[in-house]
Amino acid sequence: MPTFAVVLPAAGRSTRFRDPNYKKPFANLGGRAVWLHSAERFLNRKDVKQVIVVVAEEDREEFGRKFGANLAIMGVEVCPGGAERTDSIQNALAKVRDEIDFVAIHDAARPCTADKLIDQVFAAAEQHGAAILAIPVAATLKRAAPGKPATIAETVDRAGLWEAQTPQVFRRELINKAYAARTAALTDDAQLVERIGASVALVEGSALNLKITTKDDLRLAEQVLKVLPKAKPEGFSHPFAGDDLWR
Ligand SMILES: Nc1ccn([C@@H]2O[C@H](COP(=O)(O)OP(=O)(O)OP(=O)(O)O)[C@@H](O)[C@H]2O)c(=O)n1
Ligand SMILES: C[C@](O)(CO)[C@H](O)COP(=O)(O)O
Repeated sequence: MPTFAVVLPAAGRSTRFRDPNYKKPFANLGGRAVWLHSAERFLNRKDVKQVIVVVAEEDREEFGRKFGANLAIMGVEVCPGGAERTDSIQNALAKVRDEIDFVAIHDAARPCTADKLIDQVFAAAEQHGAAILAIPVAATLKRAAPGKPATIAETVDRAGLWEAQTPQVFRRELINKAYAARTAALTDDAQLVERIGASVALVEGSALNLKITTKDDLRLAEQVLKVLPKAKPEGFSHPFAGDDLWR
């Protein structure tokens, strides 16, 4: 069976979340931290052999205090984040064990990823070497012209456009090669692999696999979790269940 390491970047500044008390990976979602929900989508899988959560240096002490004991039980490793998302991922890639076949990079702020989507993007990466979840753009896209108010500069043809999601899954050697060639901070990992000329498969995801960016997204995620089957095996109850959150 091919083996996977999962990298959960949770070291962003949560600027758009606009909460003075919590960064979004640590916000309360159904009684548990957002990042925990995201981790649990992978922790019980037989093909996942390593899970690394990336936490900003400024959060490391609180994170260790809050979750340290349970991280050991879960076997989840922690590594320091960086200024940009790609810096955070690069730090985690250095910890991925050499015997691991594939690396799945999944926003810790995406807590509602269905098992079947993970199965599909993992299988696609095994076949193709690289694969990401994404959804075809369904809205009409407008490019804004600056001004007060902003006005429409143009309508962007949405034909063939997809909105990237995560997990983004790569053969370990491929993502390492892509990061070794990195010259800029980019908003997703597939771009780095594209830039070295490798093909990345698109696997249709779901609008329910939303990324928590704003408070409204947290409210949406609460509703999605009501209909999202629990991660394999069914009914897995986590040692954190009912844990209080960041105070
Ligand atoms: N330097 C960074 C930036 C982002 N992330 C993580 O990457 C995921 C997606 O990033 P995003 O949604 O942009 O999070 P933030 O950068 O925190 O959001 P904002 O732009 O609103 O500050 C998040 O889980 C975030 O914690 C990270 O680990 N390290
Ligand atoms: C990786 C990602 O979730 C794919 O859509 C997105 O690029 C993250 O971007 P962000 O600006 O770091 O939220």
